[in-house]
Amino acid sequence: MSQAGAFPPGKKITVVFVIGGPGSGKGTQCSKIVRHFGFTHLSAGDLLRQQVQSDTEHGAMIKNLMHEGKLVPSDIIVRLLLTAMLQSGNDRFLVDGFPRNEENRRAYESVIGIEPELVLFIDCPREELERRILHRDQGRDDDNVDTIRKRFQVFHDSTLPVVLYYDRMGKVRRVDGAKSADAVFDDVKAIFTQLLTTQASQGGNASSRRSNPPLCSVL
Ligand SMILES: Nc1ncnc2c1ncn2[C@@H]1O[C@H](COP(=O)(O)OP(=O)(O)O)[C@@H](O)[C@H]1O
Ligand SMILES: Nc1ccn([C@@H]2O[C@H](COP(=O)(O)OP(=O)(O)O)[C@@H](O)[C@H]2O)c(=O)n1
Ligand SMILES: [Mg+2]
Repeated sequence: MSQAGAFPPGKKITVVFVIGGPGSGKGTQCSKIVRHFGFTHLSAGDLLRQQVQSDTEHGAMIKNLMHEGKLVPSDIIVRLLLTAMLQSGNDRFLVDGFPRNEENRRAYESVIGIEPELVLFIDCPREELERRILHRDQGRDDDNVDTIRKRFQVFHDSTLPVVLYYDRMGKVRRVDGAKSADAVFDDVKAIFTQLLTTQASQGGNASSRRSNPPLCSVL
C-alpha cells in the first residue's frame, strides 16, 4: 500500500535520531525530551520487543536475533517506525536506537526519507555501559554478559560508521553520557532549545516551511 502523502505535503516533520552504545541513556534522555519538548519517542528496540510479545509473524525471528545481539532486518523496523509515526499524529519524533547500521540508514532514506534535523550521539565509556546494563533490571533477555559483548561489537563495527556518516554532514551533536542523567539532560536541553529556536525563526507557518519528500510506496 502506498504511504505517499500520508504526511501533509506542506507540513514540516522534525526527526531527531538518538544514537549511543547499549546502556548509554538513550531511553532515559528521550523520556526527558518528550516531557520538555513535546516530541514523540519511538524506540526501535521497544517496537521490536512489542512484536515479540504479541507473537506476530516475525516475532520468533526477532526474539532470536535480539537474544544474539544481532540486528533485525531493516524493512521490519522501518515499517514499524513509519506506522508509529503515522499513528502518533505528532510532527516531532525522536527515533531512539536507529539507524544502527548502513542498511537501516538506507532503508529509512528510501522508505520514510525525512532527513533528520540532527543526530544526538550519547557517548559513554564501555565499562560504564556494562555496569549500567547489568544493573538495569528490566528483565531483558539480552542484558547478560554474553549478549552485551556482542551488542558492543555491533555498536563498534556497524553503528559508529553511521555516526561518522552524519558527522560528515555536520548533523551530530555529541553529549558526554558518563555524567549524571540530569547533567546530561542540561546539555541535551541546550541542543534542543537551539534546534527549536532556529526552526521558529525560520517561519512558523506551513507554507514557508520546507516540504518533506514523499514517502516511498514499498509498504
Ligand atoms: N547518566 C546516567 N547515569 C547513570 N545511570 C544512567 C544514566 N542514564 C541512564 N542510566 C541508567 O542506565 C540504564 C540504561 O539506561 P537506558 O536509558 O535504558 O539506556 P539505553 O536506552 O541507551 O540502553 C538504566 O538503568 C538507566 O536508569
Ligand atoms: N535499529 C535497531 C534497534 C534495535 N535492534 C535490536 O534490538 C536490540 C535492543 O535494542 P535497544 O535499542 O532496545 O537496546 P539499548 O541500546 O537501548 O540497550 C538490539 O540489540 C538489536 O537486536 C535492531 O535490530 N535494530
Ligand atoms: Mg533503550
